[in-house]
Amino acid sequence: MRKYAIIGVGHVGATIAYTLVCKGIADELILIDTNAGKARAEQLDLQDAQARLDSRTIIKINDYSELADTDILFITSGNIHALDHASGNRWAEFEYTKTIVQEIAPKVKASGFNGVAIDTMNPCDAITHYFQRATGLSRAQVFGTGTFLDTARMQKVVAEVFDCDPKNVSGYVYGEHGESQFSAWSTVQVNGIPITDLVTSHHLDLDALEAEARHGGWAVHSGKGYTSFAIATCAVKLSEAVFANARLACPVSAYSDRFGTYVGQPAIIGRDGVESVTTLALTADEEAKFQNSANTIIEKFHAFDDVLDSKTASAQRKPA
Ligand SMILES: NC(=O)c1ccc[n+]([C@@H]2O[C@H](COP(=O)([O-])OP(=O)(O)OC[C@H]3O[C@@H](n4cnc5c(N)ncnc54)[C@H](O)[C@@H]3O)[C@@H](O)[C@H]2O)c1
Repeated sequence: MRKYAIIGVGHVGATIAYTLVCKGIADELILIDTNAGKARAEQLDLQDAQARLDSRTIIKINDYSELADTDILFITSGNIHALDHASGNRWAEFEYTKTIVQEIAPKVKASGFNGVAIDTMNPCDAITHYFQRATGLSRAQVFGTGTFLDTARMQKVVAEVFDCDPKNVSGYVYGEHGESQFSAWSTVQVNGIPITDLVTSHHLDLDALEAEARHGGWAVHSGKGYTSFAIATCAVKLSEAVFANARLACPVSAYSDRFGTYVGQPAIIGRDGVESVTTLALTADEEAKFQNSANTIIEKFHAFDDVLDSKTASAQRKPA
């Protein structure tokens, strides 16, 4: 039995729910939202689809006790309107999302949940870290979508230049799911060829491509007021990697012993969540950007002192 739960069925959570049901990969799905009417409406809408699908998903709502034997939990609550005038600053939502973690983490803990939790809530790296600490779940069990989505955006903009499928572009965006992220071009290949070997022949402006990938979320947000399809696809793919024990190599927001924070980096995703993080040989410039991005997360996180107890705060002020 494959049992999923989603806390927060707004644009992202509802799209994840729809994707799970249409793909027929959830035998049971629990939808939780403080807006009970919204949770009920999404339940009804998804139930109405069942007669036309080849699979069956049992859908329940607003019962934290159901998390006790849930395999995968998506954390997708939030207040997307907080980003309406945020000019690229995902930290503008932290004021709301940290409070949500304070509300939901004790309930998740009390439920006995012991599966894998995948966070999309922004600011993604800080919220993933905060949720992991607040629930006491292991760092392997809790990870964020992080730069998995930013990497997909990088693959898209590069693929457009080369007129190929984005899946023909490999490599990683590292760092914060936010403005300090960067495309690690030394890891990127197009049709198996290092992109750095193609700069001259194809007149590539790597800085411009990186900026376009970084701005991708805001390009969508400015048009429809939220983003949903790509993030839901990323989140569901990660959950499938867990169920299949795929040991999928992909960038997620995973805990870094080196930096003392969750941060976007390549990892291996399997049955228990993050099996390991992968250390690639980056250039000196990329290493500096990675350090800078991790520092950015830590510094901004610490600006909200109320989310840290004093012991954790002092330990975290000295990143390894
Ligand atoms: N990491 C990424 O790449 C990425 C991409 C898109 C969105 N996001 C983030 O995902 C989150 C969700 O985005 P959205 O567009 O669906 O937001 P939304 O505002 O449409 O929906 C949020 C939902 O959470 C519910 N909610 C609020 N507090 C809750 C609580 N305490 N318990 C349960 N439910 C609660 C709300 O009622 C609402 O239905 C946001 O933080 C957003 O910034 C991240």
